[in-house]
Amino acid sequence: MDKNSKIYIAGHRGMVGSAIYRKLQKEGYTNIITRTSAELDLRDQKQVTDFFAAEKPDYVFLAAAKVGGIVANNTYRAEFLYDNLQIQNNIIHNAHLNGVTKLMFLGSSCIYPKMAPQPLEEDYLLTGPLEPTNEPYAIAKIAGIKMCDAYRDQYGCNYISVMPTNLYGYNDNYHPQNSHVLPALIRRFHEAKESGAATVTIWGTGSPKREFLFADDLAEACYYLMEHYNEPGLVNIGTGEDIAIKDLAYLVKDIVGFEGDIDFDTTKPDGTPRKLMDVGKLHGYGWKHTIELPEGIKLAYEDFKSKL
Ligand SMILES: NC(=O)C1=CN([C@@H]2O[C@H](COP(=O)(O)OP(=O)(O)OC[C@H]3O[C@@H](n4cnc5c(N)ncnc54)[C@H](OP(=O)(O)O)[C@@H]3O)[C@@H](O)[C@H]2O)C=CC1
Ligand SMILES: C[C@H]1O[C@H](OP(=O)(O)OP(=O)(O)OC[C@H]2O[C@@H](n3cnc4c(=O)[nH]c(N)nc43)[C@H](O)[C@@H]2O)[C@@H](O)[C@@H](O)C1=O
Repeated sequence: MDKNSKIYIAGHRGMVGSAIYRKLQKEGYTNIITRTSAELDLRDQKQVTDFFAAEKPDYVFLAAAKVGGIVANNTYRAEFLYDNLQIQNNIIHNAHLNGVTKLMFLGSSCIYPKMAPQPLEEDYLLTGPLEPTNEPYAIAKIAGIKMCDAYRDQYGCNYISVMPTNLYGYNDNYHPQNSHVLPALIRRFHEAKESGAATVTIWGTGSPKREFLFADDLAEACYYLMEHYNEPGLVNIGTGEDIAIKDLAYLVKDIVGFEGDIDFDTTKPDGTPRKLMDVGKLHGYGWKHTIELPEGIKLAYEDFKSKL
């Protein structure tokens, strides 16, 4: 990418899109284009067709999506499938029609089979059944990977797919029901500390393991791969380290400074037992994360408090 290349960040107000925006600004890119969902509904084929024909971006980061935690995925199953297919179909197809030089599609670690061997290697895709709570979202993301590859095969488009692990960071979604686990725990422990509550309740058994990457690290990886990676298929982005949800809860409790007890609501789903990324391919390309989990949680907690 040249410093004056026209770069469209789809989803620039989201946690990931805003981190990519900050990274590009820091690197000196001057021609970044953005639209909010109110200005451009990416599910709408005509709006997206008109936008690409008018703007003709050189590069696209596709970080717009319907996103949420385990309960949101399981509750809004129709929207997680429909919105995500519409958004990515419209963007990828119109990128092709308008000669976009390179596009990055963001998937998720939930594309891998529920019981896949650990750590998750890229070639485990489509080797077994998916986790039911997020199957609609995962099916959309798998379609996105295949769409990038199909446009590469048939038309020679340089569209790449990256699969981030679970993310957290600045501009995260702190909705009590619909968010992912880390922002949910930050909020719940903070509110319990403020109110003097005796107990905080964690969803599920606490035994599932998850891997967490700070969104600014993800943005660094996306930028690095946009510059250096030009292959079909997918590349995992993660830290290569995971933690049990129970241990994560104790870590957040300590960072927030809540002094009460923790209990577990086992009526809530656990989801996939474990999804640890194999990051050998990413490291082989020369990129490694820098922000470790305790430091990242402290940064996210400060961001959360600054927006109260
Ligand atoms: N968060 C996570 O843990 C993970 C996220 N990912 C992937 O990273 C990407 C970004 O996720 P994240 O930043 O967390 O999500 P956010 O929910 O923070 O942001 C999503 C963005 O998408 C935009 N968007 C949603 N629907 C539409 C629409 N119909 N039209 C236009 N824009 C729309 C929103 O725009 P607006 O603000 O203008 O409404 C929003 O800024 C997604 O592809 C997600 O699947 C992958 C792995 C883990
Ligand atoms: C990124 C990823 O995000 C989603 O999958 P997930 O990894 O299961 O994400 P999660 O963050 O919501 O939960 C992680 C674990 O944590 C437990 N948990 C405890 N207490 C809370 C809690 O309070 N909130 C939430 N959300 N989870 C909690 C929860 O029960 C689960 O065992 C996908 O749908 C899919 O969209 C996707 O790609």
